[in-house]
Amino acid sequence: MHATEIEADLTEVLVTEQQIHGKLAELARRIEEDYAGRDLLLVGVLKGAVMVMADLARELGSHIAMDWMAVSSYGAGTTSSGVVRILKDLDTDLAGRDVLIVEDIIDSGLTLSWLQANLRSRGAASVEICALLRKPDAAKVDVDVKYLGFDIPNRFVVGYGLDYAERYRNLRDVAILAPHVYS
Ligand SMILES: O=P(O)(O)OC[C@H]1O[C@H](OP(=O)(O)OP(=O)(O)O)[C@H](O)[C@@H]1O
Ligand code: HPA
Ligand SMILES: [Mg+2]
Repeated sequence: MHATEIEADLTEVLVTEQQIHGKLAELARRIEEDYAGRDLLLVGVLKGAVMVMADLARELGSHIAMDWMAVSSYGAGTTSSGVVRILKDLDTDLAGRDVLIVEDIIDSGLTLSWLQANLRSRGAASVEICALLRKPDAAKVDVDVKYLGFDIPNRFVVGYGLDYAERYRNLRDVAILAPHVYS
């Protein structure tokens, strides 16, 4: 079984697929209410946010548009370099738009604080953040997250979009990666 091959590299499941889907349904109800009658643009941050975006968007019963940005600050390691690079920019003009950035995780906060400021500078009407996970003990900068899934301990996690060296994104749960895999 492929699942077993991945599971051998994990120490502990932190958030199950079921918990994730339950939480995204809750957040979707709040988002529908908060943005009722508005023209919401979801901006997914490649590649980590692909699973959150796909599941959150399908929970929403209202019209939305989706666009994608690719930024990277981690490379192949387990700590942020602090330097955010745009690898792929949006196709959408943000002037006057209500934007919700969709992310998998707030770790140091460097990616999202940079991204929120960058998108605000493009003349959006609003730029809010939805993130599935946050590590409060890893924060280097404060990020004002409007829709948050779960606070988790300061451990390197994988799954549900989150990778280590591009692997484990396809794991359905969020789990702690066993240190023997990367040390
Ligand atoms: O709060 P921070 O410390 O900035 O970390 C969070 C960011 O790091 C990861 O992306 P990464 O740059 O690894 O790219 P990826 O999404 O393609 O995996 C993650 O998906 C977030 O975007
Ligand atoms: O804990 C993490 N795991 C995978 N990617 C990440 N990017 C920031 N933090 C993490
Ligand atoms: Mg990553």
